Amino acid sequence: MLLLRTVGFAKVVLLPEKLGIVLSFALFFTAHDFDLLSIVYLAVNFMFFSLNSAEMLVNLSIPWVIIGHSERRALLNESNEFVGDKVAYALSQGLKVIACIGETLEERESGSTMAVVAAQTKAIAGKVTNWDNVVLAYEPVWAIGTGKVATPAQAQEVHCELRKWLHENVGGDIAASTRIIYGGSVNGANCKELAAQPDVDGFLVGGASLKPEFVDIIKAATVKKN
Ligand SMILES: O=C(CO)COP(=O)(O)O
Repeated sequence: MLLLRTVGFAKVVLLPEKLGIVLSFALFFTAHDFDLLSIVYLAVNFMFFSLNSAEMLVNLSIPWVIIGHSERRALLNESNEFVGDKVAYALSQGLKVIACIGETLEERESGSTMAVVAAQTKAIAGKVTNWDNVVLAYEPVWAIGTGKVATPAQAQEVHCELRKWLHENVGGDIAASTRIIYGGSVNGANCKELAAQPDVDGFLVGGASLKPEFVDIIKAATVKKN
């Protein structure tokens, strides 16, 4: 996560992937006559050493980190417990965490959505010391990068249950103040209806963040105020 901007009505966190982070720094350095070839070499090195170290993010003044993304859970076998441990460590280093949870299509079709996201949330909640620094991102795996967005009703149902879970297991104040955002094929066309749901507090946007419609998605933050 490189940048946090508050644009009056919305907080916008930009989260370039690793090479994007390096190239963002490259843009900065080239403006100061830094040698671009060195930057490319630096980029390769950064990829090799990985930018996932909490300490490196802190050193680079990068305040936010995504933990528990379904790609890492699936491809790197990150368990709920491991995700919880990473959340604890990131928080202990002073980072702010966007913690992802979400069910696969099979889990949804078998009716276990809530059990799955509750177990994922429990593993995270057990390790959180300061909820001010945590955002929960509900990202149904079947909706990520597929163009198959959850309906507003589906998103609201899970967000509402998650808030209830927080209320019962963590506390009423935390349940009320914790931001629960939705991710999975959010775009300029569907963002307003999703943002209007009472328990949807924002979005984690992938593909559409690279397009002009990202501006419309940011503006959807005003939907509930109007
Ligand atoms: O999780 C996401 C990005 O990591 C969401 O991606 P999309 O908005 O492209 O579905």
